Amino acid sequence: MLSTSTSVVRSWTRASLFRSPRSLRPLYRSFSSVTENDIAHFSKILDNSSIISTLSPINSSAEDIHPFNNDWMKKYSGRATTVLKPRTTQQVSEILKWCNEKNIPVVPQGGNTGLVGGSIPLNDEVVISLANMSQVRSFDPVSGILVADAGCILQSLTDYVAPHNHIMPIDLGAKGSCQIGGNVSTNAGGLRLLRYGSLHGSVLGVEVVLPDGTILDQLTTLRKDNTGYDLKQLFIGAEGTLGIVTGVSILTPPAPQASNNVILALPHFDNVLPLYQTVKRQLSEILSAFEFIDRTAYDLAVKHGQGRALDEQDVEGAACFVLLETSGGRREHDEEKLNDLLENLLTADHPLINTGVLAQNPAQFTSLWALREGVTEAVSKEGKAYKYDISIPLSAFKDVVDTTRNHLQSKGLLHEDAVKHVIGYGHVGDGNLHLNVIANAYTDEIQAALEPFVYELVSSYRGSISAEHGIGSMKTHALHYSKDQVSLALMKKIKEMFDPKGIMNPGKVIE
Ligand SMILES: O=C(O)CC[C@@H](O)C(=O)O
Ligand SMILES: [Zn+2]
Repeated sequence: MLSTSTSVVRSWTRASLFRSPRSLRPLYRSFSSVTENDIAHFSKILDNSSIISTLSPINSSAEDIHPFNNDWMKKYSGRATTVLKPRTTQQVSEILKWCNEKNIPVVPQGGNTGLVGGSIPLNDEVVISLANMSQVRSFDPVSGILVADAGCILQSLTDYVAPHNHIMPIDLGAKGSCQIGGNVSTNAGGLRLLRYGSLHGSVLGVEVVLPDGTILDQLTTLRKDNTGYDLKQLFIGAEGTLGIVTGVSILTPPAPQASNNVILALPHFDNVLPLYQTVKRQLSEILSAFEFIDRTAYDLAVKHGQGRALDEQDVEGAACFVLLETSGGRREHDEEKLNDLLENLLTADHPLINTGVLAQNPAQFTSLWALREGVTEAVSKEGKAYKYDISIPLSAFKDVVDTTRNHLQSKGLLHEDAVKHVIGYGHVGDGNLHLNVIANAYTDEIQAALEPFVYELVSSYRGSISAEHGIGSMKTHALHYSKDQVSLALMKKIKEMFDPKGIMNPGKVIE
């Protein structure tokens, strides 16, 4: 057993963890930084190719560690010296056991595609990357139940189940990099939620390593299991603050036999809601997505090469667009319904839409989706994004975007050198708006103008400050806008019970 006397014990005051002044509480935890002694121990658990560390004897370069300390938006950055990439659940268990004993905080990391800083260290925590755990454990083509390691990339799982005529119940723009364990840990929403519901419904089981190294095996493949507390639900959306999800059992739906999509151009935002009602009524069971992008979001997607631009006459006079998708069992049936809908919409006395562009082939289908899915990438090419991922009543979508824009204008911040655009897009069918404020640079002035302003606005609608992206380090200080004191106190008790030393992803989700 190695002596702990060489551990560098450092106090992490709350001030070092949280940027918000409200968090400056006298509480603190003592955490240890990783030392060469710890590396020597990790070398007994993992082969050296699974350890990246700037410490001796590994001596990785700053370049090697950089991708684990930074997010893709270049908004969050950490100072981790060490990244561990276990291959088995047992190895995760041994690592956590050691870290817990030595008070070394850890940050679980999947594909690092998050938007709220949840997978980036705040200080020099050890990063535990799940990337080397990427095996499918089993798939039952009859039930459609897939059991996979947490580090499996979402797209590779989609490809795995496709020949069996199944699809994953979740689809995200980040599917090429995000991992199923990260999807589950952040309770990611995405583009299929309208049809298949949230991961709280489709995840059947999880395998989790608890902070002290105990392996919690809840990896069942049962559709029905009504045996008391449903513990797995606690880890769905816990963002690695209660343990590390190492395996996931998930129900994959049968692949639709026919999918179609269409982009509708609307003259006013006010038409979106009546349109949604009409579409639901006419398409009923075959409606699988109803996504919204405002005009500026569309223009940015086109400007930055996401999908193919619509023809000029289809865009003229459009205030916003709706992308709707159908998925069903018989192509002729679905196409007939969709064509009837379009005809009714275009020939109505007071048409809700200007035009509709229907994909005619798979390439066009993909291109229409790219216009919507590509907004996030377009935004990141356009500037630095302040992202608010909120649930509010559908009727308030436009109001929230306009009010935020007007507020920034009144602060003198709406110009090319500060905030360039305020845009809204998102999942109308789920009541989830993505309010993105695109600036030239991240500045304290813009930050102060936006927060708590946006959170208060959301709260005034009794909305949620995080519909699907999670809390991460971005919104810990704002959790009270969406959770009452009783709920917060219970969450803290749960955290304390699972992770009494607070080593699991400190500074994320709850303070
Ligand atoms: O970048 C965003 O704000 C949203 C990302 C994602 O949730 C989406 O719906 O495209
Ligand atoms: Zn989204």
